[in-house]
Amino acid sequence: MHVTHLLLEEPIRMASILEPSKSSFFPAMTKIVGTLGPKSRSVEVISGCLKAGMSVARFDFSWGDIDYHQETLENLKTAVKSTKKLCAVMLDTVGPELQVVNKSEHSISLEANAVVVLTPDQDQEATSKLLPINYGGLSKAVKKGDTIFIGQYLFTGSETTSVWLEVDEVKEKDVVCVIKNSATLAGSLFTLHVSQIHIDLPTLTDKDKEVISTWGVRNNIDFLSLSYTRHAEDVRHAREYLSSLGDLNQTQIFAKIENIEGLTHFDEILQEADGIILSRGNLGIDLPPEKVFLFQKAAVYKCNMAGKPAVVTRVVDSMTDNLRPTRAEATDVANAVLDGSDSILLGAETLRGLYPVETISIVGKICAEAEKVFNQDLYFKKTVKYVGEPMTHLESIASSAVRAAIKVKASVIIVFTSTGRAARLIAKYRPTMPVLSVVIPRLKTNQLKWSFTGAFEARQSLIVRGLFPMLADPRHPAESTSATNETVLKVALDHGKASGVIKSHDRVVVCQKVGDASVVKIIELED
Ligand SMILES: Nc1ncnc2c1ncn2[C@@H]1O[C@H](COP(=O)(O)OP(=O)(O)OP(=O)(O)O)[C@@H](O)[C@H]1O
Ligand SMILES: CC(=O)C(=O)O
Ligand SMILES: [K+]
Ligand SMILES: [Mg+2]
Repeated sequence: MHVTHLLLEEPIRMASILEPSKSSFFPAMTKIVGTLGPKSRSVEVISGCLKAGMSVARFDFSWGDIDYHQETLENLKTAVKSTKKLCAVMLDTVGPELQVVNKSEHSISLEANAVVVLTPDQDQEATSKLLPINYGGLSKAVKKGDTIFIGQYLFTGSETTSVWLEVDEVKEKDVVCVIKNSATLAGSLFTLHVSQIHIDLPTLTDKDKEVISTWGVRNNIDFLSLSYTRHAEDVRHAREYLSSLGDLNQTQIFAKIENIEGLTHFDEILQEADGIILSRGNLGIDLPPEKVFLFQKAAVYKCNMAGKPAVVTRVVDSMTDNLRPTRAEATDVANAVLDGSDSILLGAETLRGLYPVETISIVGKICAEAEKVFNQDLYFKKTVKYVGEPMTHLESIASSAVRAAIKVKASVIIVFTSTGRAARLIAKYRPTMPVLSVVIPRLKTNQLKWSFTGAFEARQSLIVRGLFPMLADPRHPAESTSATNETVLKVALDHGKASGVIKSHDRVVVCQKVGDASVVKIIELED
């Protein structure tokens, strides 16, 4: 049975803070996206990540080739089978990312006050005096006095492996810079960030298209994470491209907001995208530090009201090398949940960190604690008011289901869905209990062969706060007759019981179609 907790706004007894939290089947309602890489690609570690609560695996093509990521993905599939934990796949594009080209991968020492030249001539060797980069347009984009930041991929800004440069002079295609701090660039991938300039490169590059049309198609990717989305047009263009690739017309696009250009066009991007990734790594460098939290609150709120998932990145950088987050990081994770985020995306922590499984587990625990004091009541009222009247039928059913579930203290909401729309709408009202979304497969044809829909829809709910999908047996007819409804409901209830979220005598709210009418019903279980 669902326990009521005090809200943050109510007086909390200090002693209650120390009470240990009951463990539950679901580590948290907030989802965790883990970036898989060198330290997280064995079947064993991936299985640990899944058990700790990772429900989306991110494959970042900023580094590594198709074969490397395929090998990791095969291991993920093995781990999914053996742990029986579902996991969605996210392909992250390179986009207009500026990188230092260091073919020999030697470490490079840079001395404060010395001069270093950035050159687009990629045949040159990287040295402490000359750094080849992958972009020919830098000299046109910068001017004297501009700041350039270089760091190991997914830098924090405080490592001794990252460096600030100041542009001193532009010499034809080269950019001459003064080094502001001593640093040693060690590692295989260095990215470059120039504050607040326009990079004249397409958002979906030719390399990205190649990766999507091969690796993406082969693996039926659930999500495309569109790096450096700057305009709604970028999303439309990516959507057109995906649509030309058969089943990938079902892939959802998550626009990554990583710079001020993306922030400026946020509203129009949100309209086109299926979800948003608040890429705080890059954006945190583009924005003045005192503005970062404001962007987060405003962007997450807009996503919530649109009923589209908001994913927050770069939360526990220090766990890349440590078993415990800093207090600032721990508080930051909780605040992301209180702000309304759906998912937390881990980058360096799982990719090259020493403790990928522990990181997922700790982040999940922090999320779960924050969820308990999330002011659902206030959130619900704000959302209803924002949506206004008249509501669509489905939205009114969805919000009523959430309200009923809270009023009767239901342990779960079970929602039948084919397109996933009904499940997403319920999640939009942020119920305090898990939502089992029972995806009913539908038979479809492309005039060559028949197949079932449903797998994409089920996996795509793995990034939405509170949604836990299960795929119904395709042998059940998709028509919502009362007989099929009853059989499918029984399977869902058994699944809930087996996983421990539903117990005898619990109340359960069910949202389904009976004939043509959508209904919300409350059932009370016996044994
Ligand atoms: N196979 C099903 N059996 C019973 N109820 C269903 C089924 N599929 C969806 N529903 C219910 O129908 C309503 C619409 O849900 P949703 O939009 O997710 O599914 P849909 O059936 O694909 O949509 P549409 O009504 O546009 O065809 C919701 O109340 C949902 O719970
Ligand atoms: C994850 C990422 O790309 C960022 O935070 O910038
Ligand atoms: K990337
Ligand atoms: Mg980034």
